[in-house]
Amino acid sequence: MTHVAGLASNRGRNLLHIDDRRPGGADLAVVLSNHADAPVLDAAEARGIPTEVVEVRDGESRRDHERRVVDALADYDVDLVCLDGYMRILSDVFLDAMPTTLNVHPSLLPSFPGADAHEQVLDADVAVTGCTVHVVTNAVAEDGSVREADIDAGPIVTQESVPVFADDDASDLKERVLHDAEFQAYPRAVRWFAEDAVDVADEGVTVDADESGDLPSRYAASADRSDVLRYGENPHQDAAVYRDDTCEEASVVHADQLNEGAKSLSYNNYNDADAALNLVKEFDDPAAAVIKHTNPAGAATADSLADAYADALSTDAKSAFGGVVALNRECDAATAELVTDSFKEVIVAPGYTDDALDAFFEADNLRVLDVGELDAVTETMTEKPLVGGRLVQERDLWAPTGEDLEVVTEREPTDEELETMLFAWRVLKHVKSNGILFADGTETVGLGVGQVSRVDAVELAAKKSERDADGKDADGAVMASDAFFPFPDGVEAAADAGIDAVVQPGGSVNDDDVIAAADEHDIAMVFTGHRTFRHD
Ligand SMILES: NCC(=O)N[C@@H]1O[C@H](COP(=O)([O-])[O-])[C@@H](O)[C@H]1O
Repeated sequence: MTHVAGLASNRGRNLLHIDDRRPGGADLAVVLSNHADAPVLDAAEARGIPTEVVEVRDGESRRDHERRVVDALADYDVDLVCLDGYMRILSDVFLDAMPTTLNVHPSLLPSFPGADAHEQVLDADVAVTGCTVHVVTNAVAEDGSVREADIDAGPIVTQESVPVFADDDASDLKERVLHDAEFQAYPRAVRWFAEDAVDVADEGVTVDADESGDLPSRYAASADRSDVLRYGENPHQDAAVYRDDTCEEASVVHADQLNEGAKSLSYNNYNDADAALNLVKEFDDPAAAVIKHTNPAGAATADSLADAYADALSTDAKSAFGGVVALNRECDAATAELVTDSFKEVIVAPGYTDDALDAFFEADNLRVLDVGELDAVTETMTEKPLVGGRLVQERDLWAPTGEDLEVVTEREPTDEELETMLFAWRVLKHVKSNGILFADGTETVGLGVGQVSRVDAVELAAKKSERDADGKDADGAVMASDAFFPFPDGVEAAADAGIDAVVQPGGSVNDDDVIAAADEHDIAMVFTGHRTFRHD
């Protein structure tokens, strides 16, 4: 356990934050101030943290004062000293007697050392500032005079940046730097010391496990607001869309909205259009998807884009009402005519013929997005913000080829069924779990999305195939499941619906029973060995 002595002249909010976070298990052994009325003392006492006050006496030299500070701390078990707005330049007397002493300075050193850092930042008109946690080194000459060049000049442990906005004043900067930079950097530095991950030498500070890469030990993100949205998921929520201009992949965030007079995209439009575009990027053949609430109402590939759209729509035209359409080819007039036949909110495609645009511009409230060429997928990571942090993972870019499919039943799938399985899996990747998809040829027949029970998802897909699909049904179709069947009931329900073949990851302790159920119904089943959950 690392025990910290915190020294502050005023509020000591970083020290209190470190006490809240206990980085690496570190705790505050004592808080010391050079001012008897410093608010940090009351705050520390209220938390049961011992306090000490060592005010500077009239005429007292810097080194004599420090000797008394060292004495006041002598009875505490201290491994690390953290300064927080401790407005005293320290000399060798303090620093040689104490363990490593850290300071947090409100600028990106070596720029803007000393007092009034925020004013210096504003005077210099820089666009980024931040904080620096550094090791404190002696800035006092033998004769007691301060060596200005040595103030805030010790080895840097870590830094954190924040933007400077045009209308900022010094107090805006102080608050932003404190909350967004210091509250991140200071606990990090203390944690590194608590975990014995830091090596402090004259040449500088080295930190173990301070790694770069796809999952770096420090996560930094930057984005520019590209639009303030009318509202968020619901009208009482404010919202904006931020743009990552380093992204090279076709995206709805960077898309051109071609009918400029039309309403701009809403939060939900962006979310659904992103889901729709990601789905059609799966396919080389002409592909169409209709998305509602980020789930496909239907998807298909075909020899022509118009056929693909018609096949996607006929899966569940009722649910597709007011949906978002994505295409993976330049949209032609035949496809545009079909799309404008029923109300859709957004169409996303890598370009449009003039005739197609003429048709779309006449449609009420349809937003037309041109995402440009659908080149390679370059964004390999994806993330989900959580309250208090974020989850980061590799994007699910895996899809099976024929060789990945392991036949586990007595009946082998036909070539047509195998082709359907490969199609179905690529659509299923974009379905919320528990996800079940019925497909025939290269078109969806029915989907069971976002169910908390897998067998319910099967029953929903069966019901949708029977009730909502137009000109197709589950009879003789293929079922794809995004995770293994824990029990045979899902396969039983699929057999009742008329399913002839199943693709699923496999891997359940009950696989033998599930395979036996498939054999009993002469269903051909294959395992992919991979799962394709999508939970949000
Ligand atoms: N050179 C050290 C320095 O400038 N530290 C700054 O003082 C603040 C605490 O002061 P406060 O307790 O008065 O808010 C800290 O947040 C840090 O930015």
